[in-house]
Amino acid sequence: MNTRPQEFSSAASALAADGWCVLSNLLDAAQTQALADECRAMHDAKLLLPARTGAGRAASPLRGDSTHWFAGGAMTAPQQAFTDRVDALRLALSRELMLGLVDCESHYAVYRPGAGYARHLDCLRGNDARVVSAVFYLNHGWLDADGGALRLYLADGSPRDVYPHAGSLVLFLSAQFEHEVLPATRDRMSVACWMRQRALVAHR
Ligand SMILES: O=C(O)CCC(=O)C(=O)O
Ligand SMILES: [Fe+2]
Repeated sequence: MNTRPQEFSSAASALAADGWCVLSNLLDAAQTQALADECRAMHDAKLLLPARTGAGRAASPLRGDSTHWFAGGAMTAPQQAFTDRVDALRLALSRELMLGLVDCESHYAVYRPGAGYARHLDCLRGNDARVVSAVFYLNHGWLDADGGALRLYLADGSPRDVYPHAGSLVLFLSAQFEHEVLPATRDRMSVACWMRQRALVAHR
């Protein structure tokens, strides 16, 4: 069952109060599985490329994932289903929190065993477009012992770990939360997404 509007409202309240929250049921189980199957197949077909960071777009020692950006106008059915739901959520958050979120950008990410992403902020240098970070996880049967937590650092410096269970969506304010991805013992798949405002410098 897809998330109902009141769940979007509770997500908005949680974001306003705490700056982050976890939402379940953005998509139903079949839609989540379709994304997981497609991500796995594209990864096996070597269509995901080593991720880059920073203005120089150099291959980064900070992160070990491979990614594939969803392309507007050329999305597959699973990607379109995800994008439609995330857009509905973006509009609800934008309205309730008066954020002026004009669009989203999303990519698949696969972290192989042992790969992580060092502590960072999602705002790109010189660009304040990213307002809300959203990560939707695609991993069935994930156990805490598999590792791979997203570790968020709260304002007081204390960590909060979110495990990448299939169907969970974590939301947090991009400019406020440093975070890292801890290495896992199995492949870790997700769709990472950023809800954006109009920025002074426009580049991704
Ligand atoms: O996969 C995650 O839990 C977070 C990924 C992340 O921090 C990023 O892509 O910027
Ligand atoms: Fe991040």
